[in-house]
Amino acid sequence: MARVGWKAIHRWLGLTAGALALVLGLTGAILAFDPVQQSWQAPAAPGDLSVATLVERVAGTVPGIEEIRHLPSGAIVVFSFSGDQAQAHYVDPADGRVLGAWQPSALPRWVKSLHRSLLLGDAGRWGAAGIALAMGLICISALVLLLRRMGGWRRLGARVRGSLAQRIHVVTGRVVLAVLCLTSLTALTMSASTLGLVTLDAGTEPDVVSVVTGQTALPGAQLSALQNLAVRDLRKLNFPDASDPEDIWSVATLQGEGWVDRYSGNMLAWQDATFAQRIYDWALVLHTGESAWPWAVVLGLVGASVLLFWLSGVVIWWQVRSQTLQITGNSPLAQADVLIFVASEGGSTWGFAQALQDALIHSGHRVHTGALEHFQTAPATRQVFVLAATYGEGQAPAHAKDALERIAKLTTSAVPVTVLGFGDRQYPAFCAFAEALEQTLRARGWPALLPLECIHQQSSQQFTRWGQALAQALGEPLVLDYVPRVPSTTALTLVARQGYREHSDEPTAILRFAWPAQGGGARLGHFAAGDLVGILAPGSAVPRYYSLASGSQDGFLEICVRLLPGGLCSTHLLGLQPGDSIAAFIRSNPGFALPRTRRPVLLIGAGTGVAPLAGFIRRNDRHTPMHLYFGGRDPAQDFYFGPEIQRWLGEGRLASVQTVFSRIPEGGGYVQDALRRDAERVRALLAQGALVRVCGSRAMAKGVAEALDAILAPLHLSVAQLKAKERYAEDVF
Ligand SMILES: Cc1cc2nc3c(=O)[nH]c(=O)nc-3n(C[C@H](O)[C@H](O)[C@H](O)COP(=O)(O)O)c2cc1C
Repeated sequence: MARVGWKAIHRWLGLTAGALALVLGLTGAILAFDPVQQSWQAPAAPGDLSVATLVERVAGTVPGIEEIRHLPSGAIVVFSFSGDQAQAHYVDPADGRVLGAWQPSALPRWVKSLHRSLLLGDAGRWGAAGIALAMGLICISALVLLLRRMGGWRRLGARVRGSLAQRIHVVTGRVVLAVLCLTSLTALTMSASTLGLVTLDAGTEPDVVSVVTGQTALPGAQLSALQNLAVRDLRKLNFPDASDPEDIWSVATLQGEGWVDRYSGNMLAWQDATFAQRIYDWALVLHTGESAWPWAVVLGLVGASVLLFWLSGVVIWWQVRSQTLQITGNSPLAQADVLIFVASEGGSTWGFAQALQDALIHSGHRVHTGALEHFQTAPATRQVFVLAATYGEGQAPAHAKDALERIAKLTTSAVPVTVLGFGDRQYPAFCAFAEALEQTLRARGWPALLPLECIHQQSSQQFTRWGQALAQALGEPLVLDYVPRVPSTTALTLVARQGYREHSDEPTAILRFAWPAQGGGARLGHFAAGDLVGILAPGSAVPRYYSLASGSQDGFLEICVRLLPGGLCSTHLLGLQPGDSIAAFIRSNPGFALPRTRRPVLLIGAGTGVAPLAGFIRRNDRHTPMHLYFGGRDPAQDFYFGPEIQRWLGEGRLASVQTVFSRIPEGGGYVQDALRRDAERVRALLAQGALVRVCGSRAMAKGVAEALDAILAPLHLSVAQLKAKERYAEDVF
């Protein structure tokens, strides 16, 4: 199974059989109306009522009764003959009163036929059974993939990340997967009987007749066999034919079938329900919800959810497909001097591999790129690169899950293998799979051209810097040109600009852009403080990302930009004057967003990193206790949002602020120093369940994590644990 892959099973069965399962799901949802409607139409009989009493009551109100049926909904239906006219009526079990005509279903027959046999008769029944089997496999593979994606049973309830389609697919899956599995299983059970693979009854009926003794036949109410039988167990009761003296009463119950003498009232014969019949009965109830309308409602909703599954599944498949580049310029593995192996779930790492391959080919190499599970070297191989993304709780992408084990078993060669990790620092196990690869390769004695480097959030800048180190190590003029796929952009106009340190070598500004008019706002979509705005400088295809200090609710888009010497985008942004515009798009940053909370919030930021934190405070209309630690260099130069912070304190949006400035005497040092000084207070906040958001440089985030680890130690907690509980998130640059 590992070779074929659960993912491939899920994907291909989902796309093909899933489309047909959609028909069964939707017709199933329609059929679920029946039990609901039936339960409205007639009252359920009290379970402890004896069948004899029921017979007595209905015999008084309905002439010519042939059969009494106790429906799964609990209602009683009486079949009778009036003249030569067959009739069926609901009756009230309390007094035998006729309530109205009975109809087996209010729905057109073809809906049931479509559900059971796709309108194709016997062949269709096999088809429907095949779809149920495929659905079962889809459900099992879904469970395996869900566990893999979430990182095990314990994390099954954790927040789902990924694109909107992925979130819909996974969240709906978590809710309805168990019911869908059950529905497929019960469908298969029922198909086994309809297709004749299993027989339900005991075979032949006993050949029994009433023994004519000259006595008059007993009325049903006096038959001891019926007096001892409760309606709760009854399925149906057939009356003897008045014109045939030898005819008998026959009764079907949940436990079996019996035949009763019409003169003595004795049970002439009894057959227990077979095991297969009992299983079938359970399957029927669970599959149709016939005897419990609330369950029918659940089944109906789950049936309809198949549509959501299938559509989101198709979108995910399409997204991955369009992201997974067909590698161009690939040489055969045996002839290539450079091999690139890729481990990717979402497909973006293949784009980086293509950029590396293009640069190496440009530099005169023959390059082969393939999936990591095919890792190997050939006599011609001179360099190997492994580009690996991390998923779940630090795991490999699905296709490469056995790759590590495989690599550990290979014979080591002298060819250098360099690992480049792709991950996201918001996950506790940042680039853990790439680290595991690096460790295994080094432990096995493979040399490396460069030490492990981990790319955060698919940063093309970081990739380019790694390319420069690679060029140096190879001694070749290599230029990595990774162009990410960029969504369509919207023009945003600058409306206000507040400059800081204008005459230093690192001028900074808070830039406020107007909410775009005429539909641009809709195209930009909803965003919140902490999300990212991608900005394309004129002439560049590579966006730069800035954390947003405002949300769409604020009606403007605000960022804080520091000049990066030689930086194309920051130079462009700092040169803007009110009225100028930029090309921008939004990239959500769900791991960093602040959920609505009543818990205290600890906001820690340094330099321009205060921007998203300012956005959180600005929106804090509910006065959640937010405590800000801000670190700058000099209050006269870089206390960004200083006046606003004072105002927010006054308005109660901010509960407290501690500032430190590293470049003035008695300034207090760095934020981590302030945290250490306030250890008692910070520990108390964390003990109360505070959420933590850290934004600033990588070095600052590291220093803060170390300080907090020491503060948390007496609580037997760590930053890693808070990250795993989604209480701690970093936005670093
Ligand atoms: C569901 C999910 C789980 C992830 N888990 C991790 C993780 O545990 N550690 C990590 O560093 N990155 C994690 N990431 C981030 C990805 O590794 C990162 O976005 C990578 O660049 C994706 O590359 P790909 O598109 O080639 O799969 C996760 C991403 C998603 C969508």
